[in-house]
Amino acid sequence: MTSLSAAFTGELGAFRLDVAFDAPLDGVTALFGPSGSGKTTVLRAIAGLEHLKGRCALGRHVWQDALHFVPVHKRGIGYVFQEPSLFPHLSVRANLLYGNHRARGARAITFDAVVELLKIWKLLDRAPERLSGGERQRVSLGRALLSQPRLLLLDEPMSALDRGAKEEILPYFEALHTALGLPMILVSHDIAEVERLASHMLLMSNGKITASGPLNELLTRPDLPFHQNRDAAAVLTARVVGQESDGLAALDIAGQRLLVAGEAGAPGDAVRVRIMARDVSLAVEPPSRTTILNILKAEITAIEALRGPDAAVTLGLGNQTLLARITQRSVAALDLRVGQPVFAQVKGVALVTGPAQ
Ligand SMILES: Nc1ncnc2c1ncn2[C@@H]1O[C@H](COP(=O)(O)OP(=O)(O)OP(=O)(O)O)[C@@H](O)[C@H]1O
Repeated sequence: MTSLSAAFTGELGAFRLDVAFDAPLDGVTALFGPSGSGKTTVLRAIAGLEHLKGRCALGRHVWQDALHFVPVHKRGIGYVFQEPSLFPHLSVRANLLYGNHRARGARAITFDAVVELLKIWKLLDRAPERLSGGERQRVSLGRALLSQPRLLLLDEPMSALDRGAKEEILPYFEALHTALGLPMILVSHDIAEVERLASHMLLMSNGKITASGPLNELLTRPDLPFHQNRDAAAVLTARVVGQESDGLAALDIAGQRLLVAGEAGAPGDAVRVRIMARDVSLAVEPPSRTTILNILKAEITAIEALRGPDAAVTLGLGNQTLLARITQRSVAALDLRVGQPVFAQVKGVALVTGPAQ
């Protein structure tokens, strides 16, 4: 598998950046961290908009090393910014065509495919000022796609949108990777957004990358802060078994059955599900006569007492990890210990990346 391999060092005013990373290109990589940690600077350095010391290569394409610095327009990068940047005097169609470069090799992204994917056919003759914020961002994304990028850089593309517009546009971002197989780097400081879109994460703090790895590994790692959050969640991979007649889809996760509302796709498809820690409770014996549909056999791999009455419990499920948020009182009452087999009762589960639309 090719990857984006980069290392940059430099000073911007009083800020010092020093990063080195490899991001796999078979999915969405999130660059996550607090405001001012250097996420945008890394993205700009990847694009060649910022010339820092270091190296950067996308697979066999070397964009920067000690001898070379490929200019931004020759890197084959699509960039979507926080604020949509459309030409105000051009229609949506003309804006889209403006970025429409000739396809590189066989992997063409056609005008029709973009219009269909982003559902913007009704908007084609409008002026950008007559679009909503979410629509404008969809068109910006379409324009970036039509430049036939090798890599798509998304810099907080949803942060300027209100909650409703964000919910409206998220599925388009979710469909992107599945539909086009385009590698993407997403800058975000919204972990829920990262959980829905990313499969890999680079964690940034004070100009440094403090952790990197598959998304769920980082979300559930006991030495990182995510598993302690009130909204902590695990994002696991499952396979579609089939669609049931009552609107539930049956999935297989580590050899066990998981039911989820909605249409998951064709049998055999890999899907991702998000399970919030507070939706998981534990039992030491198989629960009977319960309304909970999903009960998974798991093993406790870590228990951490949190501030307040709760405990964060990490559970092994095959080679995947699930989180549970229970009270310390229950840990004591059931005498829960690391290594113990338990039954995880999953009250809520959501598909996070559906099949291509
Ligand atoms: N050209 C510049 N000159 C001086 N300082 C800069 C310059 N560009 C960025 N910085 C500083 O570098 C730091 C990192 O900025 P950057 O925009 O990369 O962070 P970020 O993680 O993307 O933040 P946010 O989430 O707020 O966008 C900030 O302290 C910023 O003020």
